[in-house]
Amino acid sequence: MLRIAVPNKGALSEPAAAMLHEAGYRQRKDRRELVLIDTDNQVEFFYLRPRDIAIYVGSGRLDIGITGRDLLLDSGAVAEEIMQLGFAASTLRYATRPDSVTDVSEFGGLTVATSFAGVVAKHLADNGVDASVVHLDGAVETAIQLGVAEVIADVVETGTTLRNAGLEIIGEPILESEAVVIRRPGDTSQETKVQQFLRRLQGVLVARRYVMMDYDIRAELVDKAVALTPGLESPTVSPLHDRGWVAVRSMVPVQDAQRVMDELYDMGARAILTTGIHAARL
Ligand SMILES: Nc1ncnc2c1ncn2[C@@H]1O[C@H](COP(=O)(O)OP(=O)(O)OP(=O)(O)O)[C@@H](O)[C@H]1O
Ligand SMILES: O=P(O)(O)OC[C@H]1O[C@H](OP(=O)(O)OP(=O)(O)O)[C@H](O)[C@@H]1O
Ligand SMILES: [Mg+2]
Repeated sequence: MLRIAVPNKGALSEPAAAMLHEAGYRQRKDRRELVLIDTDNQVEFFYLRPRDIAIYVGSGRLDIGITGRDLLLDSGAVAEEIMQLGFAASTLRYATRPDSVTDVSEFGGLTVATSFAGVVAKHLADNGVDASVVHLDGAVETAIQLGVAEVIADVVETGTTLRNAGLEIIGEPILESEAVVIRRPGDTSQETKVQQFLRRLQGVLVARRYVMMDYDIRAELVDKAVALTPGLESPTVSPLHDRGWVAVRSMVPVQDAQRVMDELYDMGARAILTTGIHAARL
């Protein structure tokens, strides 16, 4: 049985469960369920606080986990990223009131409030800045208004929360985060099962990012057309009954599909169809 940690709340929880569901795993129906056994797939899911996941995986109690890169780094746990999942993308950034400090180098003697005290303390030290760090659990933006700190370091996605709090981003991102799968370095105890799990998630990413495109084109134009739709490895080209024409089948990134269809049409391709991919193993 593969033991997997899954976020039980917050920004990671729903997209993680959706991805696991798409990968063919059973998921809990009730948010209060703490553990779920998927016997068909020989997997046991533990629904844990996103912040605690790296601790469980790092200590070897669970085989792998889904968490945020920022949470993994902040935990100090001995675990490593083995796959990027693309969702919960955000940056950890410093922010303060307008007309205040404008760069990390000016933070000396100030207090920085954050939920990522480990990462921030290291970042300040790496920059040779002697500032205090105060740890808060959330709603960090309010710390400045209430006089707990002069600067905050918080997760930014759209920047709306900061703007609403009347704060401005300063300096470069402290780190860029997204949801990741983590594992204990050197742990090969469940290698086959872990690789199978990762292939399933990879399949979900492919199914979400690509469509299958089919079209017919005159044989003399096939090289030019295939340059537009190179696929992941090599497109399939089959002869048509009507000689002089071929059928091409290729994977195309979802966001390029409409443009590629227009360009193929202009080139003379016809019967251009795109279909969704439900699942994939590459
Ligand atoms: N608005 C957001 N957009 C994208 N990613 C986000 C956003 N807020 C948080 N995250 C990411 O989601 C992960 C978990 O953060 P989240 O705030 O959901 O957890 P938490 O603070 O531990 O839980 P909670 O806020 O429910 O107490 C982190 O990796 C973080 O970078
Ligand atoms: O840039 P934005 O799109 O506005 O998103 C960023 C906000 O989202 C998260 O808050 P969350 O809802 O997790 O609340 P928390 O501060 O209590 O963790 C994060 O802590 C920011 O406050
Ligand atoms: Mg939060």
